[in-house]
Amino acid sequence: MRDDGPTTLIMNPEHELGGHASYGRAASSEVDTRHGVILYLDSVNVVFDGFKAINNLTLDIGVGELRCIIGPNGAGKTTMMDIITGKTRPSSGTAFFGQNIDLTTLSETQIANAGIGRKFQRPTVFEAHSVFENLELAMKADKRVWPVLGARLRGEQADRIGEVLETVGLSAQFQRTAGLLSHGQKQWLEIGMLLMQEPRLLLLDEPVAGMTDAETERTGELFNSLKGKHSLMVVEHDMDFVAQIAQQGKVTVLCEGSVLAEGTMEQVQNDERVIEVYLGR
Ligand SMILES: Nc1ncnc2c1ncn2[C@@H]1O[C@H](COP(=O)(O)OP(=O)(O)OP(=O)(O)O)[C@@H](O)[C@H]1O
Repeated sequence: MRDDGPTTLIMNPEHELGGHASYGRAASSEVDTRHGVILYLDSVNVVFDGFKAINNLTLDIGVGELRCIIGPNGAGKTTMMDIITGKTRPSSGTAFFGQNIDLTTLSETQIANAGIGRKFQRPTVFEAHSVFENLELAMKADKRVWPVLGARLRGEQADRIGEVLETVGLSAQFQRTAGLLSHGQKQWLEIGMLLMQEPRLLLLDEPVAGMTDAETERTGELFNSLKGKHSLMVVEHDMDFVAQIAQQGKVTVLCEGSVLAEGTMEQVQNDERVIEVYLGR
């Protein structure tokens, strides 16, 4: 199957997206968020061998929002991310990126190219390469980047790597071999690799699992700095971390494949149904 998706390179180095140089992003693939929503899931169902893993799930995420998703094991959190990234197809229902991109019709690569980045729980960096090289490789893997376009763009690319190193707090480690980084640093590097591709929406699955307390707190600061510039969906079981990043934003509680509750952290923590199925007394 062809994989050239909705993305068509346009030869215009001045083309801008979200205020940053976009390295030739295709106008035709741009997600339309004029209604202020980056992701719409509507009445989504996923059935595995007769078992309803996702049950009439309806959810939307605003542009620049950081949405935390919590819920018991088996609630359907990973399956929901699989639908958004095209790994799993819904049995029914719709999944839209902005108003115009129907995710259910695209391949995983096309969805990544459209601007959805996903971070799985375990870090997957190129261990034998330096931190800088990992970011460079992530940029080269991005089909939207022109492969060879002369010194000006290479300069822009180096600047972009510098910016991302700063954002993820790894500037001092840029020459370090990735395999020698701590677990938390590897996670930040992988987030940096996703950021190189300028995602509009980032999906993060249990990002602080296995981190030290200090690394967890630093990750919270990182996520707080990313909201607004990107939209983020964070699945996490660590409630202190969720409180740190949710602040006054929305937390969605999934249970048995549906939204059980949605509201601020305080609201969901005091919701009897959420206490019953997940948080406990
Ligand atoms: N490929 C599959 N085939 C059959 N059942 C599946 C498949 N993938 C997931 N499931 C089932 O769907 C339900 C939802 O699983 P999912 O992994 O999405 O939950 P989760 O909320 O991410 O759980 P956790 O917090 O443990 O990661 C579970 O009951 C799981 O066993």
